[in-house]
Amino acid sequence: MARRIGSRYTAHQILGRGSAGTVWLGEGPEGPVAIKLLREDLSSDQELVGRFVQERTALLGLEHPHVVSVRDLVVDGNDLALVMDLVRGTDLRTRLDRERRLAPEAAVAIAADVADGLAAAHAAGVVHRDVKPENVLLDMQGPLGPGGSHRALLTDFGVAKLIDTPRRTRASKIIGTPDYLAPEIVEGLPPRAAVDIYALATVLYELLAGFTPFGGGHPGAVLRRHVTETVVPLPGIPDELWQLLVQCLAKAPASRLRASELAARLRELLPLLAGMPPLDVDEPDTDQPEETAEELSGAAPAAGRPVRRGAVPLVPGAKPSDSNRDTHTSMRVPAPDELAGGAHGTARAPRAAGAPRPGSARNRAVTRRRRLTLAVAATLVTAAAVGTWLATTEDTPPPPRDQKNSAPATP
Ligand SMILES: Nc1ncnc2c1ncn2[C@@H]1O[C@H](COP(=O)(O)OP(=O)(O)OP(=O)(O)O)[C@@H](O)[C@H]1O
Repeated sequence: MARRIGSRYTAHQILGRGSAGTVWLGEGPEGPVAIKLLREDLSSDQELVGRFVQERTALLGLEHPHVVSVRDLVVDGNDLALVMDLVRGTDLRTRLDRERRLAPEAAVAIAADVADGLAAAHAAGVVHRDVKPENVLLDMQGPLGPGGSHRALLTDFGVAKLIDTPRRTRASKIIGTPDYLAPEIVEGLPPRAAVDIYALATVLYELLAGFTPFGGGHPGAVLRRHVTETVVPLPGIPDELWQLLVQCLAKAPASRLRASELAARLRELLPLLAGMPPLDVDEPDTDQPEETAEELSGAAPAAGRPVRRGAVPLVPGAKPSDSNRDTHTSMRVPAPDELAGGAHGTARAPRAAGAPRPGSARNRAVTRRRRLTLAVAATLVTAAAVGTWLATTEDTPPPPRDQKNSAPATP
């Protein structure tokens, strides 16, 4: 059923749902558009309203073939809507869920497109801060690129920030998606362009492997791995590509490539990767029951339900039917001692397909130590996630310790 959005747009048909609203195929004065409509029951949520406005602001004047442009922001009664370029296709998460992992040529072509989009955003002074497969759209109506890949466009600048925003203090809260968070964010440093490079390298690793390098288990454990662990090589990956990934997953932001350089280096690799099949990598041993959020919170995971590991809902009380894919989190920056994971890594080590699983019998002392660390992280994360769902407080001094988890969010 058609629905008017403001005086200029009509929404015709639902394209998809996110945790904060619905994206419609619509029509405007200049032709077809995508209209992202904030859920009515959330229109009084200042944080989410702020995200919509932020997305419009961040993208003002940014036109690029690899960025989804925002055309308009409509406020009409209870309706708040972002009008965007329509991308006829799907998002990268959906493709990855379907194919599990991509051929290196297609993965690298997609990553190069996103790097180009990031280069434009960074040149405009904007850091995206939430690069992940959900926020990459694939244009399936345009011509095919290398490896049969569709043009990729970066979207959802809802938590983007101006790079040069003055900051008086270190960040006291984290916003983003645990699997893709750069170590400097976990350590409380202000997000610069290099955080997007780290996130994009994580996405590329995921496209190649089928899983992220530091994901798995409770969000607190994921954050700690970003800071303390090194990425484990993927069997069969060409060395040139691996070196590029390692450089962009460097713990030190200054060691990572800039977006334009990354795009160029990725494109240089395409001929080398032409025709190469997806890597033959088995999902690493995920037998880490002591690390799951469900166990730490005492709740059993629903049988058969695929859980995006490390995910917590963005919108308090969001039902799975709203979106089972929301993966943002917001929590207090852990203190350095809370991040110390000990000498025993928990990063999931990929194995060549068919290789025997590493010994799953664990040293009990190590397990006990990890349980303790994770219990601390779980307490912090649960308390923080309940109190603050969408907060960035780079510009405000951290509140006293006993108020941190209930501090109002600052846009
Ligand atoms: N510009 C667009 N053109 C076409 N489809 C779009 C566009 N933007 C979003 N979509 C589709 O709408 C769906 C919902 O998008 P939305 O950005 O609201 O949610 P999300 O990013 O999946 O989740 P969240 O908002 O919780 O992070 C996505 O599956 C996406 O494929």
